[in-house]
Amino acid sequence: MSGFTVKPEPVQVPGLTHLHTGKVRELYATASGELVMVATDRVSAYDWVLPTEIPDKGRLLTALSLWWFERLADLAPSHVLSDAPPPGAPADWKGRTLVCRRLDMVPVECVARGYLTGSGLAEYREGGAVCGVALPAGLEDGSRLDEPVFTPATKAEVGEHDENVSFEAVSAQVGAELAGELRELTLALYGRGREIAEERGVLLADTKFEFGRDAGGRLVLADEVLTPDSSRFWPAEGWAPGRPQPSYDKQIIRDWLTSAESGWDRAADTPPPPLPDEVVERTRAKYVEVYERLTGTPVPFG
Ligand SMILES: CCOC(=O)Cn1cc(-c2ncnc(N)c2C#N)cn1
Repeated sequence: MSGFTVKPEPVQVPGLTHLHTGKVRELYATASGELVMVATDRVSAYDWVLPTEIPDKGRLLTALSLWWFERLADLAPSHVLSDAPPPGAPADWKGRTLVCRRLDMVPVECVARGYLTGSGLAEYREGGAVCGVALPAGLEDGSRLDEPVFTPATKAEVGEHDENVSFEAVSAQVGAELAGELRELTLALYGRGREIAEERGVLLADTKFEFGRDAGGRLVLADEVLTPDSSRFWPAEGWAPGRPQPSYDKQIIRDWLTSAESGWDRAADTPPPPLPDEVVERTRAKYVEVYERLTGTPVPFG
């Protein structure tokens, strides 16, 4: 089992209909049919949503996503209509709420990988390929790929892993033309993100985009983009293929959870314990650090 230690009770807001509780976000609908995506301060690790929140995580990742949407706009329009919480929303939704166009979502997790790690590495070790794309022999954990690879996945339920699928399977599911568009756009968006991140000393190992189609059938960038929840960001100075790379935002939590101090046994499939204040504070500082290093600006709130 994994997922939530305690399933959160969503905030009810007059005029909004609660649609979905994700691991770290809540989705609502307005009476006029727009979507309201609220990023919480929840954090997940090892497929568990932890019982301890990271203060300001929701606002930091929302601000970062908006920053990226602006820098990707020439490649793909986004679903964002406004960052102003709807009337009647709780005051603490400010800065972590996006009002979005409702799209006809494409049921594919569009992942691009520029480095080999995680499920991609596991698949490569099994058969020398990822999502049916053969890779050179001798690659290690953290190896940079000669060319970024489109490695789509099907969306899993909370607590489950997305399942990597081949381009052919995506083509069979959504049609060859759209599959080709998804691959081309995903790789272009990844290339842009990687280029901007590397200028700032941050490696974008991989990322996941979600797309929908608007009433005119145009592909629109949805969900969040290029945040530490949808991507793996590594500090360039710490990169060394052949071992797990230090994750910008999750490493502190992972290291504590797997330390004797936590008393948690990941293999026992029991919920992880609350995080110590020091781990929370250091993790918050990492989210601030990745925001400020990528955007070059101080966090947009006190
Ligand atoms: C609670 C977090 O989970 C999600 O937001 C996943 N999800 C997104 C949609 C969606 N549906 C129509 N239009 C959109 N613009 C979007 C977006 N983004 C549905 N689920």
